[in-house]
Amino acid sequence: MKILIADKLSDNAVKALENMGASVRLEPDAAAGDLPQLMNDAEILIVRSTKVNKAAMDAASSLSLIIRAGAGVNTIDLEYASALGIHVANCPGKNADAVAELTIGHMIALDRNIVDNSIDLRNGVWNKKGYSKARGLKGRTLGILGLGSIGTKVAAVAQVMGMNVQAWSRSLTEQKAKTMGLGFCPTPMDLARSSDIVSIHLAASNDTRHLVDRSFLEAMKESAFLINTSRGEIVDSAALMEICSSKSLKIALDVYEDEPGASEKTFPHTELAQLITGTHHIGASTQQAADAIADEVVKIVESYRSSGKPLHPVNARDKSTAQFNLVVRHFNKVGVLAAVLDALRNADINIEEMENSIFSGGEAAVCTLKLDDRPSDVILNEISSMDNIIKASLK
Ligand SMILES: NC(=O)C1=CN([C@@H]2O[C@H](COP(=O)(O)OP(=O)(O)OC[C@H]3O[C@@H](n4cnc5c(N)ncnc54)[C@H](O)[C@@H]3O)[C@@H](O)[C@H]2O)C=CC1
Ligand SMILES: O=C(O)C(=O)COP(=O)(O)O
Repeated sequence: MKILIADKLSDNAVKALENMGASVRLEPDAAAGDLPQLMNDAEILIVRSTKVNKAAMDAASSLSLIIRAGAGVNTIDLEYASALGIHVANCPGKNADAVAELTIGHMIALDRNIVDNSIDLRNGVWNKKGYSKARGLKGRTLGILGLGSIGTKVAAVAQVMGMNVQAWSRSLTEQKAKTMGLGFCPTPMDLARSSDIVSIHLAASNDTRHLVDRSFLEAMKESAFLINTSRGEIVDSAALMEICSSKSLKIALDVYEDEPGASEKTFPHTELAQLITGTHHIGASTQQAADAIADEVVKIVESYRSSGKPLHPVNARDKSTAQFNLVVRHFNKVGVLAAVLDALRNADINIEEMENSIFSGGEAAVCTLKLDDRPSDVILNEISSMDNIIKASLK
């Protein structure tokens, strides 16, 4: 098993993978453009934010699994991976505590002007009077966009801090929000209008790109806070910069549209940086999160090695469209299933999924095949009467 790790992963995870017998190549400083040269005969690629595009996959004929050592998979061309039959898996929820911690940190930093306080001190300025004007977070309304692993954790901490927490999330219902002690916003715009602080925790996709657009920003309360630790693409940063000239929003960002890769050294959006409190996409960068992610990566590789299916697949089809389940009970002999497949091929019936389980003792087995068309009684009889078949039936 050959593994390429094209980002920083903990030494313990590397050791655990090597102990499994894998040959591991470490390229912690690789950029997206380096991947085609590095792939060689790697079967598994492990990345953090390094982009995995068509060129990388085209250069890797042995590649069968890409593991995102993190949560967001918008950096991987999922459509192309699916078209080439390459599994993509991630580590859901494993860095959520770290991102929630940074989000709460940004919220407090905005409220108390911690960054400006500190800059003034470094410049020899003492301004106790000027900085003694925080509103405080207790009793304020926090609106969370996206109640996944991170959004849920941010909500829980904010509730403990005495904030009123409300949320919009695509599958959130009023009832579910009530059970969680949260206010329910039927639309993102409702949330924009009624929140003192908006915190974004959505996955990036075509649906969520620029979900926080000019009209959302215009709808936000005067002097509201906006915090984005999810993905830069969710906020229209051009609209954000414009709105800052007419409205006194306070903004904290960890992620940016077109942000530099981890190995790059220049931040191009300096104009935006003047208007915000910013961190360098470090939401997941705590030792606790790195350890939890590394453990999960090892589990994903183990699951893939032992069953051929990775834990946490993100590009498997949700549900097979095949409507016909053919159940074949048979004796556990060489060539039995090959004959069944031949019969189905001759009838022009496609098999979409197939699973064979052996009974204790190893004498008999049952194979379930999901088919895209109904086999006729003639074919069922033909299969049932084959050597070493006990019975074939449709379920
Ligand atoms: N700053 C950082 O270092 C980190 C950033 N992230 C970002 O935060 C995002 C959220 O992370 P988790 O909460 O762990 O993920 P999650 O998968 O638990 O939650 C994702 C949320 O996005 C929503 N969502 C997904 N697709 C959507 C769509 N098409 N339309 C509307 N809503 C949609 C889901 O309903 C859910 O509320 C990640 O996708 C990632 O981009 C995650 C970890 C670290
Ligand atoms: O897990 C995620 O989605 C992240 O954004 C974390 O990014 P990173 O692995 O720290 O480059």
